[in-house]
Amino acid sequence: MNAAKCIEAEAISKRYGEIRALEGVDIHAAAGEITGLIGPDGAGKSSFMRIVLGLLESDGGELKLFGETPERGRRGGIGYMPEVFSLYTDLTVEENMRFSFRIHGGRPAEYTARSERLYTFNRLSDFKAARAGTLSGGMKQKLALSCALMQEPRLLVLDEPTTGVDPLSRREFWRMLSELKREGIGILVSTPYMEEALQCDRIYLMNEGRILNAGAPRELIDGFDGRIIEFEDSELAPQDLRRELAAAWSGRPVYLSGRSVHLVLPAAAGDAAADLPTRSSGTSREIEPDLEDIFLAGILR
Ligand SMILES: Nc1ncnc2c1ncn2[C@@H]1O[C@H](COP(=O)(O)OP(=O)(O)OP(=O)(O)O)[C@@H](O)[C@H]1O
Repeated sequence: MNAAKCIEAEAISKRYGEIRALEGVDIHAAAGEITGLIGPDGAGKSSFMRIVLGLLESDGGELKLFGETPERGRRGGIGYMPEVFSLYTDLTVEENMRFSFRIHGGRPAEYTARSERLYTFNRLSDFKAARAGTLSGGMKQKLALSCALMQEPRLLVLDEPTTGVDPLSRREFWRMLSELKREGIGILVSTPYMEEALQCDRIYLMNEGRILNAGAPRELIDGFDGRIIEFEDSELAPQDLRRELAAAWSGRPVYLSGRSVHLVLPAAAGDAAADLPTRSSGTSREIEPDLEDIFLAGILR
């Protein structure tokens, strides 16, 4: 069965003066799935989200939400967590929840049931009286997510919700997202973290306003058309090793990966690829690509 579509965006473009923020971007997101926009700063992720939200007009392309062309500027059924902290820091957790409920036109009689359900979900009930500004980064994000859920949206749009949040809280946040998707909510989320990208059902790898690649993370890894050789050197700094390899392999993608350097060879490079000459202080070995390789090889090719 085809999952219901939340977003069908075709050939979306957006310019800010000379800057092309989005160029011919096709992005689809379905109910009950996590769709990830993955890319560095400036890739165009926020611009796309703002177009979906009706906060920004595209210059071209076609957008459908829940199967229909939305009216200009008006969007119902979408919960949004912007990249910048969006809560009222001087208000308590409870006051923030109540405020979100009210501005989305919630009926007062329904508040208690809805907020109690969300407190069970976010485990913040012991902090109802705490000012939002005093919460930890991870708790603030859980509260912001809960506020976005107050209106019972069919689609959640989350702009880098876990940037700067500690790893444990990030894991907890993603656990909440998978619960929401099981309830049938569509989720569009952007992240610079590759381990989060792996938890999405479908991802769009974006760079400089374009989609480099799209698909299920596993599909993209399995379909990678190339071989990755990892180099390390006990005497050379990784940046110098990268420079040396880039000079030796001009035209091939060469990039840093932690303390190592990766070189991408064509899939048909043959077994010789694994016995590349290295300096006496260095080693090389062929490795399986991960999402970061898919992304960087895509940018540099
Ligand atoms: N209001 C604006 N005026 C001019 N340029 C803008 C504006 N908003 C975004 N841009 C530019 O458009 C491009 C895409 O930006 P966008 O914010 O959509 O990317 P992003 O992937 O969300 O990155 P970030 O995580 O930094 O927000 C960038 O080059 C950015 O500098």
